[in-house]
Amino acid sequence: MIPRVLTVAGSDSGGGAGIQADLKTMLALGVHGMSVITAVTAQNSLGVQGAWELPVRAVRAQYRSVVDDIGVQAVKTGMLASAELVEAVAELISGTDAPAVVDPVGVSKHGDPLLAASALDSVRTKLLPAATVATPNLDEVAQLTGVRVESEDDLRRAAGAVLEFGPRWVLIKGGHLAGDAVDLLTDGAAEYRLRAPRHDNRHTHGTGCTLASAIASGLAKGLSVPEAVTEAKEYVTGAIAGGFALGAGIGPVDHGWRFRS
Ligand SMILES: Nc1ncnc2c1ncn2[C@@H]1O[C@H](COP(=O)(O)OP(=O)(O)O)[C@@H](O)[C@H]1O
Ligand SMILES: Cc1ncc(COP(=O)(O)O)c(N)n1
Repeated sequence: MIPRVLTVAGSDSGGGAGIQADLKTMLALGVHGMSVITAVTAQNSLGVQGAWELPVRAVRAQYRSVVDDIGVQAVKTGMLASAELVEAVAELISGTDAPAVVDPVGVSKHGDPLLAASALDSVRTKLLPAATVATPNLDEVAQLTGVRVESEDDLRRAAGAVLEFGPRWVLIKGGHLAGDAVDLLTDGAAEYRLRAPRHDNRHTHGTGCTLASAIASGLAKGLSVPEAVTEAKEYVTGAIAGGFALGAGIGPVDHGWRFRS
């Protein structure tokens, strides 16, 4: 049977990030994508013009509909907006027998908040402990742990600080540093540095969502965490290389790059 992957995230009306990026990634990687929508954003290449959360009961109902009938081989979480939603989703994924990739989305590429400041503590104490792999970017690492990463040498310290909250693995994304795009994956024992050439392309809307969904897709296919992250890094690097202009601001990565000749 085709592996089934569930994203629990916000909708990006512009189609580059959020639920839309997740489902496109899942299609490109050959799994069946399903969605629990936590919030609806009015969003485009220029920023986020509005955001509306769904009631906790609507999120729970979507989750139960999918998991109880169809079943999931992996779950990915993205924008969760509020402390109430973070806590409900943490409880739901903790009770599901499938690996969970937690992308602790804090702000959009334009600096618009996608998570209430009052939800940070619930991310630390409820959501991160439920993660098989957590995938913070450098801003999220700073917000969650206080560790500021200024060079590749700081990645290990940042990873250690996130692991203290209890995820099995952490992938610190060094995409916002200068030079090669280097990410560090560790469970506190094994350590992998994933390095890719930096593409000088401003059209990077959706990178984090795409990477986390690609990891979840690999896990659903039965890959180990290091294998799934290695394959996901290759997919997101190709998608960033193919990122294209759309609207007047930051365009999306190309989820379909492997389909183009
Ligand atoms: N310009 C770039 N060229 C190549 N890889 C990049 C570039 N920018 C980000 N990445 C990679 O994209 C992935 C997502 O990272 P990042 O953009 O930091 O996440 P987020 O979208 O959460 O801010 C990481 O693997 C990172 O190393
Ligand atoms: C609904 C939604 N979710 C997540 C992001 C973050 O996007 P990115 O993948 O660029 O970090 C976003 N801009 N909108």
